[in-house]
Amino acid sequence: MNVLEIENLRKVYAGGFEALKGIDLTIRKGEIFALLGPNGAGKTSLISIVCGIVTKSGGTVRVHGHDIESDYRAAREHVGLVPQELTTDAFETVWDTVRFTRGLFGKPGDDAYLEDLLKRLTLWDKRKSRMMELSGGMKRRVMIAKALSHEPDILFLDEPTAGVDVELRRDMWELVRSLRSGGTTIILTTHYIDEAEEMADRVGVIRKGEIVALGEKDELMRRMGRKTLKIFLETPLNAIPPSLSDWDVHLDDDGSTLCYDFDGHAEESGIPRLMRRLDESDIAWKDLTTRQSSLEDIFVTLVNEEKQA
Ligand SMILES: Nc1ncnc2c1ncn2[C@@H]1O[C@H](COP(=O)(O)OP(=O)(O)OP(=O)(O)O)[C@@H](O)[C@H]1O
Repeated sequence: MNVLEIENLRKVYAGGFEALKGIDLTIRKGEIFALLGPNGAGKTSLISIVCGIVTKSGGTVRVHGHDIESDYRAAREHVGLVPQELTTDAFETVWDTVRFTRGLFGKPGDDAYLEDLLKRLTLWDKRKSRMMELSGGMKRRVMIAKALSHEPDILFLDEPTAGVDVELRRDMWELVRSLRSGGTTIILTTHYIDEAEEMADRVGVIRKGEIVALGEKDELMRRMGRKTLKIFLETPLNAIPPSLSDWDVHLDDDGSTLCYDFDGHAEESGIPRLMRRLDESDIAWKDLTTRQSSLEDIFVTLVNEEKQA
């Protein structure tokens, strides 16, 4: 089941800048979807439109079938947003902050729900603390509590771990997973590849306002990835011999490893011919490995294509 359907979404900011150029995207119930892209790619614009903070210039967006413009209230009820910046009142308590936010959505008070929410986010003990007394990690959790205060089933996290230390990142990842096991669909934006690799079921790569890659994370890595064959040589080489000039090879580890990058899906990898040529050239080797390229390699390739475009 799709909880979010985006068709041909466009955004042109005042001044004429085209931030989104016809985005098509559907999000399935219960998945963790990572929208990955470099700075300025359009990630925040996209989620801000879905959450009703920025108006679109064209296309349609439906949340659980409700159009975000003609059926705004129904659509908005389903989504919670954790923005990039922390926005809370320093003097207010955790409890009041979260309770007040729920009220903003016109929801009747439900202290039992909020108690459960704060317990899930391990904030219950801090409910009487004022925001300024909390650590950075706790403040972030309060932002999540605010976003979930009106009981949405879709949670948007805009760069959830930007500028956060390693331990806190791990905590955040774990928290997001636990929210998902509780039934919440999660859409997060990130420019950290490892974050997408670690968390996402599906990944969309956005570049200059366009989705340039989309798919199951594992499938995307298989489909787009290249492979590298590493051949560990008996004797290091100073340079690539002319006899190997037909292959895309380079030397690593001070000449002791010969690396061959190839398309893992091509009909012919070129490996058997390369191995024969090594034999004919009297280049002895002791071991070899192949490595599937990571999401990082794919991302770097896509971003480099952008620079060349
Ligand atoms: N209010 C605005 N007016 C004009 N241009 C804007 C406005 N908001 C964003 N932009 C531009 O739209 C583009 C996309 O911005 P957006 O914030 O959506 O990117 P992003 O992928 O979220 O980047 P980041 O990771 O840096 O937050 C950028 O070039 C940005 O400068």
